[in-house]
Amino acid sequence: MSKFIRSLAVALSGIGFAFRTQGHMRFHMIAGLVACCLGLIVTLKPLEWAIILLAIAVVISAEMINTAVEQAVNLASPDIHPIAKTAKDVAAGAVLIAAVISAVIGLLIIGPPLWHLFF
Ligand SMILES: Nc1ncnc2c1ncn2[C@@H]1O[C@H](COP(=O)(O)OP(=O)(O)OP(=O)(O)O)[C@@H](O)[C@H]1O
Repeated sequence: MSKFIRSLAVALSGIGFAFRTQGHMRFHMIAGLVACCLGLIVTLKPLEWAIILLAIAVVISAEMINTAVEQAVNLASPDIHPIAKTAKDVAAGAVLIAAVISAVIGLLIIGPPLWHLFF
């Protein structure tokens, strides 16, 4: 197997792990799919698509980095430790910021045309 195929395979396996084990990851993916469906309904412009897709990618990437931090912390500190708590809380905070800002971006871009479509 070439190095590129091997790298692709391990990356896909990481995505699969996060999808199988993390409820939040599945939630973010479904939210991203809903945003894409709404984007198709209101026929977003190319720049609007770019911003929506970037927001989806940022949230999913943040959730995956959070998962990696959780796994690494569980390995390094299976017992309760204040630094382990800080590491997990900070990683979770990163996901929260990305998700809230992305939701606002989605509302700003998709909200008005969706409103005009139905009202
Ligand atoms: N080893 C630890 N020492 C101290 N506090 C911890 C430790 N492990 C987890 N915690 C605390 O529990 C919280 C939840 O940790 P946990 O590993 O269960 O993640 P989680 O909530 O299951 O995340 P997700 O739902 O995204 O998988 C952490 O944010 C942290 O505050």
